[in-house]
Amino acid sequence: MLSLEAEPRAAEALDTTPPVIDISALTVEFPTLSGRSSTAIRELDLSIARGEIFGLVGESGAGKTTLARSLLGLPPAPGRVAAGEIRFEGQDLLRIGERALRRMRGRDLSMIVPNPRSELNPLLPVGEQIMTVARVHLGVPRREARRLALDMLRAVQIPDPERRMAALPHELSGGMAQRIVIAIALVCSPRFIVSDDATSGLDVTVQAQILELLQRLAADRGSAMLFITRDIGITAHLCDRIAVMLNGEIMELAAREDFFFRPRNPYTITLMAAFAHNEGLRRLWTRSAPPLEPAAAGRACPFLARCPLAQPRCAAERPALRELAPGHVSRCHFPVPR
Ligand SMILES: Nc1ncnc2c1ncn2[C@@H]1O[C@H](COP(=O)(O)OP(=O)(O)OP(=O)(O)O)[C@@H](O)[C@H]1O
Repeated sequence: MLSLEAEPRAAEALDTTPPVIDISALTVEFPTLSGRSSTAIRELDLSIARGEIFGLVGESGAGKTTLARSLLGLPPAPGRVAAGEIRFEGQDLLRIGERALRRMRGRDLSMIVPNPRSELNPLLPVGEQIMTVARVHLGVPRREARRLALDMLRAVQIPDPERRMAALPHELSGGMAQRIVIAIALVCSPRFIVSDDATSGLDVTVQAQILELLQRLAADRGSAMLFITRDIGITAHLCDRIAVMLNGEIMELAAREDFFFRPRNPYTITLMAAFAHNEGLRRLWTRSAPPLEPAAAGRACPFLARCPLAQPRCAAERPALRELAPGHVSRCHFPVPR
């Protein structure tokens, strides 16, 4: 059930300085055997302010992971950024070169992924793994790296951190291992964090603890966060603004209250109905959308095949994102009345 229990963070609490991350017209493509490329992210615009947690919701295949990885300059192979800009504090990450980007990853930009087991080195104590990141990226001596690692273990609420420094990943529960992954991602206090489905697979209580932790850490450090998830319910608790994405395109984007109380796009509404009321609908939602024929995909609305309100115009003309109220945009020819 959706709820907006968490206290909304006051708009004025968000910084009004230029965005930390500013993505414009980003297009990411994958080559196909036919020789034509398929578009996983299409002309996407998005900016995130300092201290803001931005939620990006999308079903399987929407392009979430492709976007997350592209933002760190690592689109999944053989994908490639075909067009657009990704500005981090004004610098275009797509044009600064691999060496500069490598220095920034882990230090200024960081990513939290699910499946901690596959992220962590199974043979190295977790404390060493956090320390290595601090030493490599911050250039601090071993003693300072150890202090930072211990501070980080305390911040992610690992009990008995001194002893846990020496633990190997398999000696920790899934929730603990995920906290270690977060500790690694945050030890250098990055100014931009991408969390890609970071809590999926954890049980609900652990998930809630980790979300609370992420929220607190982002607030304490003033980081901007892109929180990517399939679960729209999570964003209601955590995020300042939310966008819903389909087939590599943003369908609707709004501040949290507008998004949940005044959604205007039929896709967003279908998605909320599915999560709120009905297990059958929910299953339908978590299924991938049937792909459109390439010819139709170029000109039709991405939600055409499933939209209960579709009209002939939706097949003939791809809707553009339109601003319906300040800060509230939707991609639909026939926005649902407020
Ligand atoms: N390595 C790849 N090669 C070819 N196509 C890919 C590759 N990775 C992703 N794609 C395509 O890009 C599109 C977006 O996929 P992506 O994995 O980013 O979606 P997602 O929203 O993260 O899905 P999920 O929630 O299932 O992880 C899909 O159409 C997918 O088929």
